[in-house]
Amino acid sequence: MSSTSVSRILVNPAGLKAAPLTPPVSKSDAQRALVLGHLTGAWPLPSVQAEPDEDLPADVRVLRRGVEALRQPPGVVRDVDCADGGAPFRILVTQAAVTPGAHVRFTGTPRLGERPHGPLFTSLREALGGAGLTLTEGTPWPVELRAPRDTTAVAPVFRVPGAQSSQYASSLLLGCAALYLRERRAWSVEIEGHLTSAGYLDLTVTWLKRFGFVLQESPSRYTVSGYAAPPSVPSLPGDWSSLGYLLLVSWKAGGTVERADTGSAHPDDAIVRLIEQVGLKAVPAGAPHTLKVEGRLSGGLRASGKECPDLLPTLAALACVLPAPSTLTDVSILRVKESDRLEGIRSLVAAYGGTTDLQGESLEIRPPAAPPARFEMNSRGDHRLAMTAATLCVLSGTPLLLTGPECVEKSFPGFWRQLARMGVLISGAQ
Ligand SMILES: O=C(O)C1=C[C@@H](OP(=O)(O)O)[C@@H](O)[C@H](O)C1
Ligand SMILES: C=C(OP(=O)(O)O)C(=O)O
Repeated sequence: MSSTSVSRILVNPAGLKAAPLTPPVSKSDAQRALVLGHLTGAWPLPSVQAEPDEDLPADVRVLRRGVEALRQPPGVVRDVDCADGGAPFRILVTQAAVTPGAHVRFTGTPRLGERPHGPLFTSLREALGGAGLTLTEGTPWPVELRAPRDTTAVAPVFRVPGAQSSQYASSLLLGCAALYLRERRAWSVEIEGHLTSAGYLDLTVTWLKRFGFVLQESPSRYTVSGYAAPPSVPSLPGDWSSLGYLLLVSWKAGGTVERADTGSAHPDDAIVRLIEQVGLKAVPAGAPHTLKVEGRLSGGLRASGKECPDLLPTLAALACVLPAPSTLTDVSILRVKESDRLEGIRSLVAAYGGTTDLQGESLEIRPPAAPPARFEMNSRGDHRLAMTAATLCVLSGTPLLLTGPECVEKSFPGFWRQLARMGVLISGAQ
């Protein structure tokens, strides 16, 4: 199907067959690698160039375009459209702030504009304002930034709260790498309070080390203090967030999933451990990095939004077909993603005939006694809600009428093609 021309589709899982499924490159890994490639002279980054164009997540393109803009000679105003990319926008803001003399005007979707960014802006102003950084916000766009030419006179530390998003700290730490290379002085990020989605900051640290940076780490302070070019530029893994959907649907169809590198350090590889709670096990399927999922569903599951926020919608789909209730905890972070995903999950469960009970940070999901004949869902422009609804459709064998399927482009442009490979029929609907 043409993902841009159809805004409503019917997803029919009646003809499932076993097939090898493949996720796209991990957008979180690719974004970090692109920035570090830019800083260390590996540009264009071979591992991103090697990805098939039609499979490259939109957020990776956004980040790459942003870096290209920052690589232009100073003097021009650089316009950077971040579309719906939270991590790309937040990462690029700091990179702009540490690009000497850069003048950048950021724009994005209305939804990206209303997501929280204030703590990152405050941190940048506090650290670099004394050197001449200015950062102004429109309503909400454009966000306009003028970077200082010389930062050597300011204290080399960014301070940022850990609640709300780990992307602030990741972005600042990538900024520390840029500043270290320019000034050859150690730069730190200090995190105030508990850090949410901590695995993503760990992923940033892992990528810094892969690119040859030396770090000192304590739970609340990360310092970039050295650099030595590595022998080779690392390659990019498949995306564990996307593997979450593929492992579940491949279990249903009896197929396999490729590009599943359990050593990749992405927080969403937690899916392998989490499905074991409900009787499923991902096992090697012969070829390298290829898995199949075996087992029978039993019980209910429990997962936390502090550890793997992007898996919670996927797990909510699984919860709908389990024989017992499940509980998602630390769920309020879901409200500040590409849509209010907490409400999105509740609507999906209700559309499928199940019920939810939200108590503070805890969401209980109770599956329906019997599945409906078919169910309807609006993606709300959120890639994870679209793919979650499709996962539930396949897991339950229940046809889905989905409004807004094209948003999968953000992280997994080939998602509908992968489902078609395993016999799922996807057709335009009125
Ligand atoms: O750093 C990253 O690449 C990401 C961090 C997480 O966000 P938060 O830290 O805002 O939870 C995650 O939800 C997002 O999809 C990607
Ligand atoms: C939250 C996500 O991404 P971002 O914050 O980068 O927009 C996501 O992909 O689920």
